[in-house]
Amino acid sequence: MSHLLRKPNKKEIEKGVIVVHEVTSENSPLEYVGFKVIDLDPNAKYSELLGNQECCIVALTGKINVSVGDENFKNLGTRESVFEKIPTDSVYVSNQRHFEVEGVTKARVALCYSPSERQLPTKWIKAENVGIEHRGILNNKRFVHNILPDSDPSANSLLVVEVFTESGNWSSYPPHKHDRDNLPNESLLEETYYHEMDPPQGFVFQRVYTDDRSLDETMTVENGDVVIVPKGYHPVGVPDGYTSYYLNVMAGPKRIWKFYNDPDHEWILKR
Ligand SMILES: O=C(O)C[C@@H](O)[C@H](O)C(=O)CO
Repeated sequence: MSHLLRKPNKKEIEKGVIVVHEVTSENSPLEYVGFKVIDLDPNAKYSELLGNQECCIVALTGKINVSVGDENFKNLGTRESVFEKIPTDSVYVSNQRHFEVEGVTKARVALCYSPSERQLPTKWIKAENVGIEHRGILNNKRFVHNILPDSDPSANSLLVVEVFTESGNWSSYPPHKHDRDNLPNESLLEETYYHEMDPPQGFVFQRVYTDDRSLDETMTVENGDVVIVPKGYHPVGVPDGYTSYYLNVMAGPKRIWKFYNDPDHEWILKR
């Protein structure tokens, strides 16, 4: 199995708190992006004191309460399934702050991390304020919920988006990369993908590859898997009959999403 593919690995760290994924600089090739998925039973609590990292807490499914210091955000979350295809609530938490997430219902929560030295205000990113963007033509159509895009100055280095790709379409396509600190042509952003499939027995193909093919991994990605993109192009293909969801976390030395398309495939944009 590719070293870039992570299957769910559930660990109950305390009653009702299950860590499903944990991607860190210690267990991955990533230096900027960290990522966790946790499942919470009703009334179960997960808490953390951040060091020099910021965190975006995404209520993937179910309802949660979030407290950050003496700020409390109640009943966050808008959906029982990501495939309701409606935006959800998130909370941005800056470095050196303590946060707690409590399950109101059974809930799945994504914790998205990146470096942060300059403490910023805690922010409830309300579902109704999440920008929706339709991209692509023909069989390259997908739509995006911009949870924490680079146009939002609320974070120091973190970028968070979620992407829906329907049956028979491709996304993160034409293949693009952002692995060089070379603005204005390209920015350097590491990336993680947290994937879900509808129906759940589905799969997508994701390729991660570099121009010189020193990295060239093509993965069969299933429901609940994580793909790590330290560098390179990273297209996703969705088989007929299935809908793909993924949550992207990106971070790097500069908080700008400037990607570079693979010249071999850029022609598809000109159809
Ligand atoms: O536009 C898409 O198809 C989604 C991708 O841009 C995805 O968010 C990504 O690869 C970001 O670099």
